Amino acid sequence: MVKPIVAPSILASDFANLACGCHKVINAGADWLHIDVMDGHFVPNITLGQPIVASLRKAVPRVDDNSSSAPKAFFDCHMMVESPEKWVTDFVKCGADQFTFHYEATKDPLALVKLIKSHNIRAACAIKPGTPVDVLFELGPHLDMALVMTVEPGFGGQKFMIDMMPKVEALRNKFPQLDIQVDGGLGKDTIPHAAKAGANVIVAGTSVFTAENPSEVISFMKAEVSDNLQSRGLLN
Ligand SMILES: O=C(CO)[C@H](O)[C@H](O)COP(=O)(O)O
Repeated sequence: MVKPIVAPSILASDFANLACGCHKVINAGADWLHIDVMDGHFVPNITLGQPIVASLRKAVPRVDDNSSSAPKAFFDCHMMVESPEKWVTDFVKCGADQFTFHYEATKDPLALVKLIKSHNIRAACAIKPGTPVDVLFELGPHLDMALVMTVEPGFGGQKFMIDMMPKVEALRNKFPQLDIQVDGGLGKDTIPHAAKAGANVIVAGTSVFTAENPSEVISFMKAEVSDNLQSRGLLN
């Protein structure tokens, strides 16, 4: 069953106080942490890699880890890298719960989905704004999530591209039970468009990490998604 999920992008956090910032947004109601991995090749920016994810995993345990009382979260790793197949094993080891690769970065998306799932984590595929949505139609039944980028990948704090919404709508109509994520420029002002189109997994960096009251922003976004899923008969 699809449900509303808010995934703050740690790209907008203060990296010197990463664990603290993550605990704050989890306590404010975030379900996932969205971890933007950029290699300076697939996108024109470099962010973070396995050592940071492994350290963060110690401070933020898995949701099913009952040995710790620390705030827990699902690690949603968005791999904006060339040759994503090279990094699956390393990211599984450092604590990824989901590995999202870019359709544009691999020659064999289905083989990559199978490789990711063979490690018992979730597999997702992202498309850049210039990539047509139909490339995901064949792959859809094999995916745990599809990500429609609503900015050109590479940097946080960009303007939401409303013209990506028909892609979201097409995916929701074709795959009613698939997690559909949107990423880039999401906040209280843009969430109505994404929710109306049928997105249920909302990545929000700037709008959550810089909010005075992150809990209010997260609740607002979840309510918008929830209302739309309900109107589609997808939420019980
Ligand atoms: O993938 C990304 C950039 O490539 C970021 O996750 C995205 O831009 C979110 O940041 P913001 O909410 O600040 O726009």
